[in-house]
Amino acid sequence: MEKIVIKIGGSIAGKLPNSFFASLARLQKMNKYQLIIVHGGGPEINGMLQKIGIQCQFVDGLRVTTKEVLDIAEMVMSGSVNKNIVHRLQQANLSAVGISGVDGALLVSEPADSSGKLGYVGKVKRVNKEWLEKLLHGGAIPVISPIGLDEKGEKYNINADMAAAAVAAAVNGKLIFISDIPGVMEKVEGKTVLHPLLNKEKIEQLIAAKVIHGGMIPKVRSALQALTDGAKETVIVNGIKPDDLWNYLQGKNAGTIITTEEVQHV
Ligand SMILES: Nc1ncnc2c1ncn2[C@@H]1O[C@H](COP(=O)(O)OP(=O)(O)O)[C@@H](O)[C@H]1O
Ligand SMILES: CC(=O)N[C@@H](CCC(=O)OP(=O)(O)O)C(=O)O
Repeated sequence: MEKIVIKIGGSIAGKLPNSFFASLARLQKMNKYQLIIVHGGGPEINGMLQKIGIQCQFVDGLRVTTKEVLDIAEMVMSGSVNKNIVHRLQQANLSAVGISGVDGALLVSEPADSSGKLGYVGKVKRVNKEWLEKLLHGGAIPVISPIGLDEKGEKYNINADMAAAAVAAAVNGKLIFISDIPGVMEKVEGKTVLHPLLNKEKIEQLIAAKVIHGGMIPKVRSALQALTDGAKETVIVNGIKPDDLWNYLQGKNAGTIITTEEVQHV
């Protein structure tokens, strides 16, 4: 069966319509795909930090993570965000199990940056694929919160796009980013247009021109990394329009496809 890693952004997690979960149920019923969900929770972490009066900064879309911020990130993502997604899946008659990268040492991690500037921000070194396979074999949809663990037992806050990319690469699956926008957009002559297909060269050009900024930077870079490391395809689609996900899997135009191939950009 083909594995599909669906990354649900925190931007959209609480706003997904029932029809989105119904389309996942439809996919599951086809007996063709094994679904794996990796989620974020950036806005939800921001909300909690604000509530308790902790300020934090971002560098290139990554949250500078002190020990205190790490505790909140874990509490929010492995707690309410994870369980809310599991709950929505269960309500759509899907069997789902919420875990984080800590459970079963699923996401073996290391510091994302050796300078220490980012604090407890990690990147995935290895995915415990065998353990993931066992969950899938049992018929459950794993719902993964992006907190990782290193070999010494230290926990890390991992950008959810990077975590999803590592999982998709490890299982050689398709990687679908569900976000709150139709894909990568650009304003051209006063009109906002969607880029249906982007390669590395064009992505770097759009980042340099600041057309791609903020949380979109780790998303597009993770998409490229996933392809280099073994993922089959990557696309960014809108979660508010569940047809996008369905159409994409039916081979129709939807969202922004990221490729490592040569493409002719207009
Ligand atoms: N060129 C772009 N096209 C679309 N969205 C962009 C672009 N550049 C930056 N963004 C921002 O990226 C956001 C999606 O990334 P992020 O906030 O990390 O979402 P998620 O929580 O879904 O991962 C959009 O809501 C938008 O504000
Ligand atoms: C290191 C780092 O930046 N971690 C992210 C993890 C959550 C995330 O990536 O959530 P979204 O998918 O909603 O953006 C953070 O703390 O916000």
